[in-house]
Amino acid sequence: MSVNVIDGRQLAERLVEEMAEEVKARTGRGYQQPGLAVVLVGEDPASAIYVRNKIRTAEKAGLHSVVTHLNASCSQQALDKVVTELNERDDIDGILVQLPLPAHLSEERIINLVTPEKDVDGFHPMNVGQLATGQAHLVPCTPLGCLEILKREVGDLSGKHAVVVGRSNIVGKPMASLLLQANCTVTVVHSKTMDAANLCKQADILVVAVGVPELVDSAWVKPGAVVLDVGINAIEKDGKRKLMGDVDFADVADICKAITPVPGGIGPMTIACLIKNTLVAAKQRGVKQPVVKAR
Ligand SMILES: Nc1nc2c(c(=O)[nH]1)N[C@@H](CN(C=O)c1ccc(C(=O)N[C@@H](CCC(=O)O)C(=O)O)cc1)CN2
Repeated sequence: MSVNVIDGRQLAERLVEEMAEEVKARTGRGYQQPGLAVVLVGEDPASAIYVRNKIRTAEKAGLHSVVTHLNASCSQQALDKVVTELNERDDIDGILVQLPLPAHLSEERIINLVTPEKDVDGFHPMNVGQLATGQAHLVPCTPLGCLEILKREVGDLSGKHAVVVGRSNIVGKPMASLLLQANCTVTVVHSKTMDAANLCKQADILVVAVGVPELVDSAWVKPGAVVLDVGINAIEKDGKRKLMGDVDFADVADICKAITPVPGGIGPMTIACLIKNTLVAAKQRGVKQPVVKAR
């Protein structure tokens, strides 16, 4: 089978260009330039890369952005204060706090503190509930990126058997909700599932998000399936940082219809969908530019 390697970077670039046009048109109609605020706590090198890429992409799309970088030892109170102030700022439409947070800080508390209208990560319980009940506005960026890819690769998802490997709040659970809403038959496989490989082998669409390098090989994949690899596992090889997915790409690529690589697959789409969510939030808020009166 000739394999189709899905180019997430190219797709993300195209999406960002389309959004840049939309931002330009909206500001031309008198709306405020959309604003994104990113909060980074500590010095985790991977988080620093993701935040830098988010800001760079926001700028490409014509958004204005604010980064708040707090020390790894900052107090919960200090982090709460930053988020509360961003909630109140009229020029900010989207807020995200980069995860994971240092262990002494509560992720749950911060997720609950970001005002749902500006929650461009889609992690607030109100947005999670809206997704579960089919009323979603702001959907977690990684599953949203996966859905964009599937719409392009598969088209109508109705009746397809989708298997999601992993049940995290960031990817697995919202991915399952989105696929269900797209009329797929959805199976969620996790660490306690019996005979996971056999269930995966029945999937037309296989989304893997567990953080275990190369867990899934060709014995888990139905020939002709579409495989989305969400795992980004950094390993040290010969003193160099190497990224590996949750799927054994070399083994699976030969038998599937299409597959996302790591890097260059789902990661860039996650960032493009963050910009998409910021635009959704800005449209919902609908803040106009101040009118400057002539004297
Ligand atoms: N507040 C959030 N925190 C985290 C999220 C999230 O959606 N919101 N998801 C992940 C990390 N993440 C986004 O923040 C993310 C991970 C990876 C990429 C990406 O583009 N990866 C590149 C490789 C980059 C590298 O060199 O490491 C790729 O796959 O090509 C984007 C976003 C956890 N935290």
